[in-house]
Amino acid sequence: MQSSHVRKRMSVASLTDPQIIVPAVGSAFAKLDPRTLVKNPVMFVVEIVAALSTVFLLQDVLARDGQDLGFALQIVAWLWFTILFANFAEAVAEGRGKAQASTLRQTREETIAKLIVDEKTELTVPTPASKLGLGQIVLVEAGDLIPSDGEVVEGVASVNEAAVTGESAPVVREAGGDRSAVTGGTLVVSDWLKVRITAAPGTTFLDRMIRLVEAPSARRHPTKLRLTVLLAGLTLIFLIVVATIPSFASYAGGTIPLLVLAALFVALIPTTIGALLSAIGIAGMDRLVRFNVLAMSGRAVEAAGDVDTLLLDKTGTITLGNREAAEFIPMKGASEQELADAAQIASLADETPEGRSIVVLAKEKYGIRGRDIHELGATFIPFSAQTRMSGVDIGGSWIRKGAVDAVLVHLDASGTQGNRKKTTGLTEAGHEIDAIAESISKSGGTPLAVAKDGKLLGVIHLKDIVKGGIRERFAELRRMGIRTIMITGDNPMTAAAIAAEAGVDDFLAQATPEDKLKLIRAEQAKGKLVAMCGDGTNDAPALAQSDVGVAMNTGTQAAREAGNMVDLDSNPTKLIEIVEIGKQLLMTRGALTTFSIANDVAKYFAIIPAMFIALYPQLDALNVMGLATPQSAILSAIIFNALIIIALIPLALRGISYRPLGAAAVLRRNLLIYGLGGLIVPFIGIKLIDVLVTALHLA
Ligand SMILES: Nc1ncnc2c1ncn2[C@@H]1O[C@H](COP(=O)(O)OP(=O)(O)OP(=O)(O)O)[C@@H](O)[C@H]1O
Ligand SMILES: [K+]
Ligand SMILES: [Mg+2]
Repeated sequence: MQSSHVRKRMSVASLTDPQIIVPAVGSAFAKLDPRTLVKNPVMFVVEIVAALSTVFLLQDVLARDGQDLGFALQIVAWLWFTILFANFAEAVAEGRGKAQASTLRQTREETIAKLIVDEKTELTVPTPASKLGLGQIVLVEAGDLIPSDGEVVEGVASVNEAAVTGESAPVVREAGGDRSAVTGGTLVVSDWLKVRITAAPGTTFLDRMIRLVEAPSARRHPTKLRLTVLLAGLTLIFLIVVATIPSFASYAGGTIPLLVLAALFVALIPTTIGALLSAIGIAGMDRLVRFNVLAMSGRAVEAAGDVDTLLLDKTGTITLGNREAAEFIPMKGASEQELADAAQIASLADETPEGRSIVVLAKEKYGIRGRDIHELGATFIPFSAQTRMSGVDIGGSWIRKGAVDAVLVHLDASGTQGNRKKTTGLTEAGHEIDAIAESISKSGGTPLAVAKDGKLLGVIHLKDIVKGGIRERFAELRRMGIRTIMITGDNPMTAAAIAAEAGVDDFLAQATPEDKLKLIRAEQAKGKLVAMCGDGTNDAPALAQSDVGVAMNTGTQAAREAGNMVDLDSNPTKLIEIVEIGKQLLMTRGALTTFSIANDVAKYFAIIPAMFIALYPQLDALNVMGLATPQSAILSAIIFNALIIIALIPLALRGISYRPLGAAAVLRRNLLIYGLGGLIVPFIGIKLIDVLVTALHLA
């Protein structure tokens, strides 16, 4: 049952689904509220025109001078229909999200959490999830729903995250490292976790997800300035064009009713694209949701369509991320047992996956028992991405493990064996450890040097596996013109080996979080749009800085909050689909803009001659369409103008299928299909409506 809503995600919003259509009709009326409509300048202008026309009509009705108001009534009605159809398009686009939100809401039932009130005795008190405060620690056991978002502080458990991701295969969640974030509403299926609450009630991931799918238009950022300026400019130009018409008319000795001018104006401004713009954007975000990617803003989806550079972190993004200790390789003069023992003591309180795996390997292979860190009276030095080391101090004695160069520098600083920086160059021990590290790195493994009290003991070999099928996917990104760069805190040799295996274009090794940020800024300064995929807390600043920041759902809370997209499947190569959806959005918008403007040009030539025939009989030569009367010409044009919005809703929602053509080829193709189509379709459409309107004696 839990994954059912996700299957529903696969269905496409359709104009034949009454569950979407019926409520959409209602909200089309609700969206007439000028406070909402003002966000859409073109339609807002139409609303002003419609409102003024309604006032004129009412005045005429009150004057009761016996004139036939049937024509005026129809014009005013179609003006309002134009706005309603635009609102309807947006409401249909939002429709499926609304249905999804209500299913998600059912998932978010109130859970009773086991709040830990005493750390020592682990005494728990049943507490409603909505009463949990930031920083409180809860116990979650097999069969329990995780009450809120949080960070695992202790324990390892398998968690079914189907409620959020739709994937029912359980995933591992554990303290430390980059898989420590848990999501409220997901289910612990085995073992237990202690979770520190990181989200205030009402601000959890599920809450945000509900708000996101429910009201995407509220979150839609203004579309590209270029497009807004174009639409506003055209509206202004036609306002001037229409405003000058009365003077032409009076010059020829006639008058043109205000209502006709109003209809003409609305027929000429780019109402088609104005009406569908929002629906196109929402449909793009919605398409991402169907790919299990949550976009926090429409701007991010747009940017995705133009991405030039993709940065990925290595561990957990390109590789599986559960780097495990595979081997202890001692230096000359140290025993394997001695190395394993030191490595284990240094890792007893290391809650990262690497640290835990070292303790396990020492126990399994060398029979070294885990000791209690408290019994040893030791001070633990936790791992950080800056120091790239961790370790322990016991009395006057110390042990460090970490990136080889970091440990050597530490040894140098303590005036002992490493001596990489000493004028004499590398010592014998330095050479030996470099050789071991090199052989591990060349295989794509991560070497961790271990040193105790100023002496190098050896190297721990950490193994990590490149995610399957990633190579072909990066090749596809290259074909799309996107450069991939792997950035990692790991050493250059390991980085080179993994980069070659994964098939990325470039890599940056030994990168601190600041380096990642710098690289993004440098690319952006060159005018490039940068996407970044990451999962770690140390990726958070980079995720926030990038134009498209895709956080892996398996990642830390910090990463998930910093990015503007979250990939629920934690698959970095999904960027291909994200980019495709972005490009599709840009192309659909471009095509419908072309169509809309070409349409308006055609309407101009269709209506103007018909309108002026009475005043300038010589214009008859231009009246190629042979529309019945000036009145039927204007009525047909305004009806066509409204109906074309409805006719194009399916295309706006479905989008134009993306093909990896060059930008110039795409432009040529769009101009041909949508430009030419936009010129021809109104001639046929208006003529047909004119025939119908005349036959029915409507004008
Ligand atoms: N628990 C640990 N104790 C000591 N050293 C560690 C530990 N974990 C990682 N290291 C070392 O620190 C380096 C940097 O780690 P960091 O997490 O910044 O980058 P990474 O995980 O290698 O790469 P990425 O940025 O792709 O995740 C690692 O390459 C490794 O050499
Ligand atoms: K129009
Ligand atoms: Mg990392």
